[in-house]
Amino acid sequence: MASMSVKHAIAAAKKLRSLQERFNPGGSDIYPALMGDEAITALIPSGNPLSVHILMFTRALREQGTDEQYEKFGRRADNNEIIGTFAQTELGHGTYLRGLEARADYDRGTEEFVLNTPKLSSYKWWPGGLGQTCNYCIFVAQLYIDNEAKGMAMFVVQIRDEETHMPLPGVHVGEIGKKMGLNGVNNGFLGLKDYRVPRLNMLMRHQQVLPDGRFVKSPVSQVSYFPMVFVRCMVARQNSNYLAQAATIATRYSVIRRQSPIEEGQPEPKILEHLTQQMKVIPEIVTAVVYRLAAANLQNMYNETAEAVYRKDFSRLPELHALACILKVATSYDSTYGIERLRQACGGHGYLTAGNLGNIFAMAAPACTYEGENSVLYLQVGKILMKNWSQVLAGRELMPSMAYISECSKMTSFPQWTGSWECLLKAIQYACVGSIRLAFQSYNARVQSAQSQTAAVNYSGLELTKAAELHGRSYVAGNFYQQIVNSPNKHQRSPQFQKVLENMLELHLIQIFFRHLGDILRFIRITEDEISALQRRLEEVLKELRPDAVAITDAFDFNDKILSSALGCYDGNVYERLFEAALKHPLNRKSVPDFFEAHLKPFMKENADNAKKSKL
Ligand SMILES: CCCCCCCC/C=C/CCCCCCCCCCCCC/C=C/C(=O)SCCNC(=O)CCNC(=O)[C@H](O)C(C)(C)COP(=O)(O)OP(=O)(O)OC[C@H]1O[C@@H](n2cnc3c(N)ncnc32)[C@H](O)[C@@H]1OP(=O)(O)O
Ligand SMILES: Cc1cc2nc3c(=O)[nH]c(=O)nc-3n(C[C@H](O)[C@H](O)[C@H](O)COP(=O)(O)OP(=O)(O)OC[C@H]3O[C@@H](n4cnc5c(N)ncnc54)[C@H](O)[C@@H]3O)c2cc1C
Repeated sequence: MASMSVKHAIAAAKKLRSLQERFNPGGSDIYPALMGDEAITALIPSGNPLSVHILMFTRALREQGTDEQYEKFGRRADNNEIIGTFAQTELGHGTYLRGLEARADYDRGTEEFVLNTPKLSSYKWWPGGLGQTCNYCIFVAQLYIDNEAKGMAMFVVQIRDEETHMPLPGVHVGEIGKKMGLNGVNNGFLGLKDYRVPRLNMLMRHQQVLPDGRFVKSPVSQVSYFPMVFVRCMVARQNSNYLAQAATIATRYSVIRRQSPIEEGQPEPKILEHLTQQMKVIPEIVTAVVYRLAAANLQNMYNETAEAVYRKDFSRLPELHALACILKVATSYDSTYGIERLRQACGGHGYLTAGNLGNIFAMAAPACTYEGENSVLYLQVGKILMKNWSQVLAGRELMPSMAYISECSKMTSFPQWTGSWECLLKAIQYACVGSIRLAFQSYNARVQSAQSQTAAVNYSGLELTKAAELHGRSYVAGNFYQQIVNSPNKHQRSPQFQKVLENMLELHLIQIFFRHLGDILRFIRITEDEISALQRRLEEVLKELRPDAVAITDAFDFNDKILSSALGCYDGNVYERLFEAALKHPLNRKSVPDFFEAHLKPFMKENADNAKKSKL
């Protein structure tokens, strides 16, 4: 599987390189080159052993290294002459970066760093491609000068000989073992013992160690976290993609499969005619669209911030960090939940490997963990919301994506309930701000009672997480509303297309309203009739969107090879493809399986003999 994945990945790398040259001549930002080409990763069902090379290794060299270091290492990496990974996580630490144990001691006598993973728990563990594919890595370690800790730093480390691929002296490297998915990625482990690299192998765009050992601190230490921010942005796009794939499969299957008459005596309908099936499938189609649009917005913001950081303007980093966290969490949680819901909507056949929904789930699910475990990132955002609420109390302006918090904070009560889109969106935002205010009261009381900030964050963690989740909902729903209602290109859309988009907006807002009804009722009075009216509208908009479900998923434009699903094939010949896949199973090569003579027959015979004996 590993070699097949590498073969596919190299083919994809070549395609990617040509896309880069076409879309972005001379540049190296893969994002424009990937427009519509995320499918590259989908073509490698067991995961891409080179994706960390592309997404993190090359970018870290470009964004964290000096121009000279880019010339020495980055250009070769961009050209895939060397293949690297991003080795940060350790067997003993992943989240708490300040607890990483790998160390780099500066030797001013030789102007080298001595790299060590001092204990088993210090071994790098998880980096994609590290096990067998990569010959280089970005090695993240705690920097020590004269045994004084200076914080995290990144080092370009060659781990295998470029000709023989043999691990170099002082390097202990290998594969960490089977996972629940992505088994073509060869996530690996890496131990280093007194491994020396030249001073200029430390990436020094933002912080430097001078030949005599003097340390020049980074103006903004968090800029060393920037490689993770990029992948969080990509995760938002990629996981919306996985959800769109699963929604396409389940929608197509739901208009092929017939089951259970709705009216007595009537023929069995397509299962998508059942209202409960519509409620399982159609909201996931809309969620995929909603997150695709939000991820595109975030990517634009990433590109702008990356350019600013290149100019040493770090002002937009905090907002990008907050949004990258919130979208990476919301998209990975909702896509994982949605893909499983879509699998269940396909009955037993959804559980067949030939349906590919299990593999799509296994590809999407780890995004809840890598690039920052989701609950930890929610706490990050909760902390940022606390800081911003202090700004609100001080009457200061907030970052654009949090402007609604200031507006809602000035409302003494929620206006008369109308049930309009604006009302629904405002209700979600108002509930979010109410949650922030309550979280702040708890958090601040703890800080005032002399708890440390980290302890106050921990003990207020449930309220911080809730506030962060509602902030994510507010941002995503607000972005979708703007794109549908206020987009500058709205007049270019046909009325029919605009109506479909507005139906999708209606469904998204009502669905989020019902998902957070408890949070909303805590701060807004809504009558039972007003809630029942929304229930009717939910049923109505599902019915309205039903005729468009196939067209919307066809517009995702996944070909059969990418979906790789007997349930979601474009021609709809589901049963023929399921049967074709079944007949290919190795167990069907012989009429009598080998285990019959070896195990089953003796077992049955022994039971029969025992039965006879017991009768005598
Ligand atoms: C060649 C092949 C080609 C093939 C084809 C192409 C393939 C590629 C392309 C594919 C197609 C499309 C794309 C698809 C792919 C997309 C997804 C697939 C990716 C798969 C690969 C996954 C690889 C996974 C890699 C990893 O997991 S790397 C390791 C990740 N680890 C983490 O994220 C660690 C999490 N922990 C932390 O981030 C931190 O410890 C923390 C929890 C944030 C705590 O930080 P800390 O400094 O300790 O303390 P704080 O007080 O919380 O923060 C201090 C301060 O800093 C601010 N802060 C924190 N983080 C950031 C940040 N990132 N940016 C900016 N600011 C930050 C924080 O707010 C605080 O600020 P204040 O002081 O102001 O409060
Ligand atoms: C498929 C995959 C690919 C990966 N690729 C890479 C890679 O290429 N490079 C790389 O460096 N890493 C990679 N990783 C590692 C990944 O970044 C870590 O798994 C992730 O950062 C979480 O760290 P951990 O696994 O050590 O969990 P821990 O940090 O031990 O956290 C375990 C659990 O403890 C809880 N927890 C931890 N901290 C807190 C907190 N502050 N507050 C509340 N609860 C907390 C959370 O519930 C968390 O799930 C990959 C992981 C996976 C699954």
